[in-house]
Amino acid sequence: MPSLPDTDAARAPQQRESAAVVSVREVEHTYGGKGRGATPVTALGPVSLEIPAGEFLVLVGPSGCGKSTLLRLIAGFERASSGEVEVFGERPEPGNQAGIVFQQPRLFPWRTVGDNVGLALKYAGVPRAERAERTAGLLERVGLADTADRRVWQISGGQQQRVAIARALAGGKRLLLLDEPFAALDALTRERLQEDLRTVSAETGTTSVFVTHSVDEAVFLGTRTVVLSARPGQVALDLPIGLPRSGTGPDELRGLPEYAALRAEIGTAVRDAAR
Ligand SMILES: Nc1ncnc2c1ncn2[C@@H]1O[C@H](COP(=O)(O)OP(=O)(O)OP(=O)(O)O)[C@@H](O)[C@H]1O
Repeated sequence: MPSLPDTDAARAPQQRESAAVVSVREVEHTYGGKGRGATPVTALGPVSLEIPAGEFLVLVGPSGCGKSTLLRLIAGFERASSGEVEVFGERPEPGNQAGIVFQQPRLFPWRTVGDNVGLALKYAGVPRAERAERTAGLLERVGLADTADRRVWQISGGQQQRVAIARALAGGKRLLLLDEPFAALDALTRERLQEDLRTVSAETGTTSVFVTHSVDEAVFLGTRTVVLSARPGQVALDLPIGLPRSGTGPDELRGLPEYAALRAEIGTAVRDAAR
């Protein structure tokens, strides 16, 4: 096999593969305090985290410990008060590096499901001629084949959240940030979406950061769980989740002794963090 020329261009892809997708270094964040009378709230830190490509990192911790703040810093919605956040080696800018899914789907309710996904493809620069096929493929991936022509207000909350995930995937970003995306759903719908997200993430290998209050969700979805302590959140536990990513059904997975052990360990860490 001919050897590759030893140039920066030839080395770059390999270097990108090995570099962390998200680097959080000694980050602290304080809200407010600049205006007269405002009391500053130190929400986070100091926190340091490296998230490699393909990781599905779940952030858990007591209410108000700074989980959403950390996600917003990674998304570029906020700038850290101190320390450094890098995503793919750059300062994060909203919409540039990551697809984002919020607790509420935030779709255009009067438009069709297909339009909502198609618009994301348009903004991602996908030519018009390819959009219908790509939309159909994305909707199929999230379990919504044949719904492209329905209006958003005509589908259920769970289906709307599936559209939001399809829309986030449509951007073609290699990083997905999800802030309690299933919190507003009923238990059964939530379980189904967890299963499908787990499958989609294993298939696409998209790096993900997922915020939740649910210890079970952390074990089920994650390849790694980070527990933050009470505000200002710091890393209280950083635990790899070495469960099989494919070939094991959800019930079988939840029945594994390792599953119960991980749940117990993370549950204890969250309870300790809340004290
Ligand atoms: N824009 C803001 N201005 C002032 N304080 C804020 C702002 N956003 C969040 N905070 C405060 O920062 C702290 C951390 O909030 P954050 O939403 O990051 O926590 P969280 O862990 O995601 O909470 P929850 O689990 O309840 O959603 C909280 O005390 C919150 O009230």
